[in-house]
Amino acid sequence: MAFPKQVRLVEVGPRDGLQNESTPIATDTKLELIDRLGAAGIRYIEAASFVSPKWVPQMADHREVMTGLKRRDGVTYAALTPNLKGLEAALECGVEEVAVFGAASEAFSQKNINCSVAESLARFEPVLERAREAGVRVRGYVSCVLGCPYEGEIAPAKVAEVSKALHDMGCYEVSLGDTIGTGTPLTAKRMLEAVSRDVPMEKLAAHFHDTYGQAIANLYAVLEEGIAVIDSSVAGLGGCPYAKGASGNVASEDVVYLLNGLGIETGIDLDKLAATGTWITHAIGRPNRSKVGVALAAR
Ligand SMILES: CC(C)(COP(=O)([O-])OP(=O)([O-])OC[C@H]1O[C@@H](n2cnc3c(N)ncnc32)[C@H](O)[C@@H]1OP(=O)([O-])[O-])[C@@H](O)C(=O)NCCC(=O)NCCSC(=O)C[C@@](C)(O)CC(=O)[O-]
Repeated sequence: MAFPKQVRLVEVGPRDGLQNESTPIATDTKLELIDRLGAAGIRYIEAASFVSPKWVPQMADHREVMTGLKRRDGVTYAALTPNLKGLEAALECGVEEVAVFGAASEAFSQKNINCSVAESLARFEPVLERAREAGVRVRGYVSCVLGCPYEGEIAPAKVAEVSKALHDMGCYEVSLGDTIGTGTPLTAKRMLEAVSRDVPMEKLAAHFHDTYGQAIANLYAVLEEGIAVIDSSVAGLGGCPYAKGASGNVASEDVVYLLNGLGIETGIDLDKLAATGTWITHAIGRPNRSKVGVALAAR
């Protein structure tokens, strides 16, 4: 299969990247990060998460973030909404797109959102219904598609089942999360083969963490299969509060460098993106986990 001509990057740094930080990060720093990402040409930014502040304290300023944004034309600013309470709050803040998040692992679902996979899907139905009424598109996430911190291996058939359920209930796109980064190109391809039998490839996105250093290789593998939407996080920020040891998402700078090398268009200014990665890692006192970002900063 040929590579796609264009790839859409979904920048999850302000949400997935920051949600796990234990030291509070100023809302202004989050807003500046989001603005810099937009200025670098990113067209889709997951800006906040309307979850319980008791569960994820770092996202407690979701209202301030969503209402404080300097919205740029052509940029979508999205938020996670696990239930109706989160959705209603996000709608009050003028959100234009939201995401629900489920898992292919029962144990992870319990730890992450305090319910079974079946209960989570039932909980998402009214979220989809209300979002449809409000004219807001809903993305769906499936966590643990290539392994679970509690259950180990996850069957591709289970990933396909949950992905299909999200697609059938109206999620316009399903993002496949290798939450703990244990996948390899072969397992990533096998999982995608199974899922794409039930959900069209153009409705799928890859959301790979780089814990085992496999994310770029895995992305190359799924690009070959036809994936054209990639989630990433500037400077490779992140980790998951409910997946111990999980490191960040694949770094956005590394993904853009890969795509540039393949002649795939993204519309993103790599130098500006790398400068954003340097800035945010200094601002929050974290190492820059983007190899490309570090290399460009050293030139
Ligand atoms: C889903 C719940 C809320 C269920 O949590 P629960 O305790 O079962 O919910 P509840 O309905 O019983 O409510 C308990 C309390 O939470 C409040 N509450 C209830 N809902 C909300 C809301 N939306 N916003 C704010 N507050 C809320 C509610 O009002 C109540 O407050 P209290 O009466 O105790 O003061 C909880 O488990 C939760 O917030 N979990 C968050 C998990 C999370 O954010 N995880 C990280 C994101 S997922 C991820 O990173 C993976 C992904 C997407 O990136 C892909 C990948 O890499 O795999």
